[in-house]
Amino acid sequence: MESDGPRAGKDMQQLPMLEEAVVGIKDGKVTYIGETTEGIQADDIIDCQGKLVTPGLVDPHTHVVFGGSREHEMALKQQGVPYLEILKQGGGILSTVEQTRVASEDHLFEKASFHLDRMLSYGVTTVEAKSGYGLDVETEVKQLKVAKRLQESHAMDLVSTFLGAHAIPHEFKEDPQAFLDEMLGMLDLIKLEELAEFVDIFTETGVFTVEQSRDFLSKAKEKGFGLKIHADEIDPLGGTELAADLGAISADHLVGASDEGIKKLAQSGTIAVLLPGTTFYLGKETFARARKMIDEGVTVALATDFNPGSCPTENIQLIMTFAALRLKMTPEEIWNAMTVNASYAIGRGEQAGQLAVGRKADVVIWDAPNYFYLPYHYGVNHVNTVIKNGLIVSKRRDIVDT
Ligand SMILES: O=C(O)CC1=NCN=C1
Ligand SMILES: [Zn+2]
Repeated sequence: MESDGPRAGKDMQQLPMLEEAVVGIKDGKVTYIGETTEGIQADDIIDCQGKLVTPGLVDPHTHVVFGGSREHEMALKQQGVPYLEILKQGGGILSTVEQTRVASEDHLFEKASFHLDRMLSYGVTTVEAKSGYGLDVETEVKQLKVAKRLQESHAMDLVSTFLGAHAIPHEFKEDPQAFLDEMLGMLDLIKLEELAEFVDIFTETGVFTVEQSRDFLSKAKEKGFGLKIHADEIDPLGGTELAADLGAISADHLVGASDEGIKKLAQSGTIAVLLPGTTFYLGKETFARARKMIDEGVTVALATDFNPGSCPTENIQLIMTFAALRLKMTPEEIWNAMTVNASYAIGRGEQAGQLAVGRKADVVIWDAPNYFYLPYHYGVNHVNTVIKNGLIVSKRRDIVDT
């Protein structure tokens, strides 16, 4: 799977592959891809007969660093209490904020490390990690430092995003702009200490308006950050158009994206990161219009949106099934959306998302006969072996001999 850039629109149907292939790995890099072992010397050989071998998956939208959990909200969801109503009542994101503020940096590190281990075991080798559960300088920095420590110590490759503008904390309820100014005041520190490459904002009813978002992201752009937006997730405010207007690297969710917004994404090259697991978990019937986006020439990526409230799952393989059945994406489009397009959505197009000579050996061997199989056989983990930087980091856990 090799590409000289993100795959947009109809190009997403391209999926170069080899049958009966051989992949050579040395010193963390892919050194050979061919159809014969003639003349090949190797210390270790893994027999992949009947198996599928792909690049490591890229999850370009997660909130993986957080304290606590929100299973107690499940009952409210079952009673039909909307997500934004739970937030308005001081729950939702603000509940996780309370739990994250009181958690130590080390506890957040251990907890996120556990989630990253699980993501690796599902075949993910690069992950975007957002802050946004601090909503005060101290805790936002704490979250970002955890992500930085994980990037330095965990097998997983992380890309960090500052999402200080995730919700309005209780203490600023009367003055959202003062809160946004406080978050903007962090950007110089974040840049200086290299705590994040991207800045994101939750543009949503009851959170931040399009105009507040435009101002916030424009200032972040002036300081050299890449931009992302949680756009049109629940109410169609027009965050999609804003993302395109600002030249954001990605616009995420897009359930309510308008025809105009979709056209603008195709023109600006802003990548549409779709999160069908969240739409499923929020109990919505209407999913993002992936088919229209692809037909209009938009570059589409997929992600879990792993977070404790609206999508508490690390299982990116399940997202493949949602993408097939509810977004109506083809297997070829899904695989591009989870590898090459996902890598470009977080600025790692040159480092991740492809299986090609000279690239980092992030490779997954799947217990699957072909690439159609993963979206089809759902809810289980098909990973046989995950190779990260040329080293085996996860193997299928066989039944333990009793
Ligand atoms: O609810 C959460 O914790 C994560 C989220 N942010 C925006 N939508 C969902
Ligand atoms: Zn999110």
